[in-house]
Amino acid sequence: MAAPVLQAQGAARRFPNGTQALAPVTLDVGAGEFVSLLGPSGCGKTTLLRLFAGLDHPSAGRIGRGPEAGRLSYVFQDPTLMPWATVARNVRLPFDLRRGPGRLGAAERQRRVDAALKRVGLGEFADALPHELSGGMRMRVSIARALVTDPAVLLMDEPFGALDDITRQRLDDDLLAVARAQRLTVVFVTHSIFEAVYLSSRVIVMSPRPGRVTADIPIDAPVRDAAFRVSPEFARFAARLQAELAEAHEA
Ligand SMILES: Nc1ncnc2c1ncn2[C@@H]1O[C@H](COP(=O)(O)OP(=O)(O)OP(=O)(O)O)[C@@H](O)[C@H]1O
Repeated sequence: MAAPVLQAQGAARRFPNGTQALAPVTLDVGAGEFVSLLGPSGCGKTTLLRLFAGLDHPSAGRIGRGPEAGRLSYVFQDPTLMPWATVARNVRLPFDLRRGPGRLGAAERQRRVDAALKRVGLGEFADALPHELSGGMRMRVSIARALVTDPAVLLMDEPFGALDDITRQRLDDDLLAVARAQRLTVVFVTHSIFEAVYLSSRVIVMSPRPGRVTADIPIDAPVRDAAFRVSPEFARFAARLQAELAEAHEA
């Protein structure tokens, strides 16, 4: 088997105030997987994602990253856009922050911004300001900003939690299409059993804080579409995750 893209080897996190957010977690994420971290509020999902991203460091154990993880983008829970800047300018931000050799020319940057906006369905909104957009559109801008640097790995922290179901489902579909087209490796944090089943090739169930991995469940379903959402197969996966979550809660 190919080396994992991301690896947690007994990685734990205790914060300086004494909070043990994450118990030792051991987990490999392979290339092209769509892995969801599912667990109750406060169980350390964000903490684990930040460890994978290198935004934080484990207090015990280690985090491993394959070469693909050199091209990694992180999508936060809130879109975190600059309110005074146009959509295009917000999406261009990663380029503006990147100085020195290897910096792309202006024309190439523009081409990539346009392509990223088109990919998330916002080709017509390059000149709009964030306050002129709906919540779902703002989240699309945030995703375009993550895609503009052509990542191999996308880490997403409950990106659609604040959206209504219809918008959320549409974004789920668009995310799956992008992930497939660009062969992304995705780690996705969610509270939602249904979202986890719909999106994932594998779901990691976590216990309440301090978070541990209590189940690792492959979602073997080749087609993800509206029919899948209402299929008996979908219901079976959801029931399985529900039972695992309940068990993790009691353990
Ligand atoms: N910097 C910090 N210092 C101290 N405690 C922290 C810090 N960051 C997070 N925590 C605590 O660690 C625990 C895990 O937090 P984390 O954000 O990883 O949970 P989560 O599973 O992502 O929760 P949610 O689903 O609600 O976003 C929580 O109890 C939180 O209060």
